[in-house]
Amino acid sequence: TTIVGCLFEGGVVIAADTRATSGPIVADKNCEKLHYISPNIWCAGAGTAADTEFTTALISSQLELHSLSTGRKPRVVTCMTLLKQHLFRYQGHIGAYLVVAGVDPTGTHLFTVHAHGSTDKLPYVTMGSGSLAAMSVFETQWRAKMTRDDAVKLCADAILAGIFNDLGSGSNVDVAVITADKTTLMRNYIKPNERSAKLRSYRFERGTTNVLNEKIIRKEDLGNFVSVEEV
Ligand SMILES: CCOc1ccc(-c2cc(C(=O)Nc3ccc(S(=O)(=O)NC(C)=O)cc3)c3ccccc3n2)cc1
Repeated sequence: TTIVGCLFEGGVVIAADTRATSGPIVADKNCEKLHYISPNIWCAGAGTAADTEFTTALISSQLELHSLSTGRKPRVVTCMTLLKQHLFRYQGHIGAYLVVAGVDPTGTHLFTVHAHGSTDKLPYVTMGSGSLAAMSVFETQWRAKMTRDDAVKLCADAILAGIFNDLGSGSNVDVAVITADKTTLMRNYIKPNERSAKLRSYRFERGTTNVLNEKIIRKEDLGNFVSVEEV
């Protein structure tokens, strides 16, 4: 997995690859790693898919209740704090590595939350097995006062670095852009690994393989076998 986040003038961008693995096997070629928390807060998740999904859904629910209780819009720092306290309580056994991003009345914020409960607040972040490839892009191309389009391009390039240099990452690039007035989710923003049409039709006509022998066993001939449930 490769997930990133980057602040820009007026908002924040998060992005992710879409490969889900089970050991060396690609289990899903187009999974979703950007999770809704609230209208103004989204979260990118790396680690165990069920843990990132359920942890973000749980904190999204808790944050909505908190917002209803306070009568105020949810804050990114509150989301981060709820996540870190939950993950710390489970001492790293919940495999969720999260990039938390959003805009609230106090401004635009970007955090990382690790499975053990440690957090960082930074202008750009990467996590997952492709985090080093992605960070190489940020360390060479990030600059202050970027525009929305600059930040989207930089995040997409960082995810592409993970897709093409980390075997744990692959397939497509998902992007979410969060500003004060709206969140734009761009699912499959870039699809760099689409399969081209097959050069030939590999459909084999019936009879291509000779049937060497055939044995037909009729149901009535099975009478002398007693099924297990009757024993
Ligand atoms: C006592 C434990 O101490 C720890 C300290 C630090 C980290 C840690 C982990 C990460 C990280 O993102 N690891 C990570 C790798 C693969 C996937 S994955 O989803 O691609 N694959 C699997 C199998 O989970 C997820 C997360 C990380 C990333 C960026 C910068 C710093 C980082 N630090 C982990 C444990």
